[in-house]
Amino acid sequence: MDVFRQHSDMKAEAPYIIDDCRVPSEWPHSGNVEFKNLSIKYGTGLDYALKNLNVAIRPGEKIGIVGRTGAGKSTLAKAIFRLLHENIEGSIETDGHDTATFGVGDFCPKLGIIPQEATMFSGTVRRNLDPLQEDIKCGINKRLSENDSRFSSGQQQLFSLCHLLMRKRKVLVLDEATADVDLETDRKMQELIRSEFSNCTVITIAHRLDTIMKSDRIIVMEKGEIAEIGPPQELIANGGMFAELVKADEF
Ligand SMILES: Nc1ncnc2c1ncn2[C@@H]1O[C@H](COP(=O)(O)OP(=O)(O)OP(=O)(O)O)[C@@H](O)[C@H]1O
Repeated sequence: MDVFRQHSDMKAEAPYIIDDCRVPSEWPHSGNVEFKNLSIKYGTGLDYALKNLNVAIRPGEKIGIVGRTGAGKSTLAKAIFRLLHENIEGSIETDGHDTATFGVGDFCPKLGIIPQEATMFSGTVRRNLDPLQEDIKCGINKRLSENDSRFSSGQQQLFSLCHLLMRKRKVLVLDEATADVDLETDRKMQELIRSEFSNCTVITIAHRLDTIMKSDRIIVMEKGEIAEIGPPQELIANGGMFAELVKADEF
């Protein structure tokens, strides 16, 4: 069972496959991601976790997302993969297709993610690098036991990066993907991501500002809304929230 089917079997999941709306084989071809009037609640009667987001991310753009705890950063990542699909208004269009029209089992494997908590499957290292059995020639068959305690969470995040490197996707979401590695490893991972995914759209949710300082644009989230958006140096020069975050981080 792959990771997307595991999610789709959870209660009230989005359809896994929609027979009359299958994902085109070359999708996504450019990596344009557009949030249009996107608002999300976790339940009827709750406050909006995201409020009326409107932003077009260009093909190949590197976007850093920052904000205080509860600002809506992870909700945005979940929305891209439609792990939330109820109480949603507006849409997310990737290369011209509203992803809500596709089954999650169809479109999620076409995007790449390093989640906050990377998962190791039982079996082999090879299975962890190629869970969808796309016949990647990694040549590693070392056996792992369930939740293998020999791998730290940082090492599991490195596995996720290797997995992405071996099956490149046009759109990647890194949700605090380097949170559990040291600063030096984080820098190396960011360099690798910039060089290996230079033609891919990369949306990075960061808990360290250092991780996203070389992004093309930064989105600062606050209470579910976009408070600021622009190149990092421009935001610093403007002296707003991002500048305050950088100052507090003692850059
Ligand atoms: N499962 C949930 N049920 C109800 N509300 C939730 C749930 N998950 C998040 N929220 C709420 O949605 C809002 C946005 O949360 P989200 O986790 O997206 O923020 P975040 O910026 O990623 O925070 P953090 O940096 O702490 O991970 C918050 O008000 C949060 O309390």
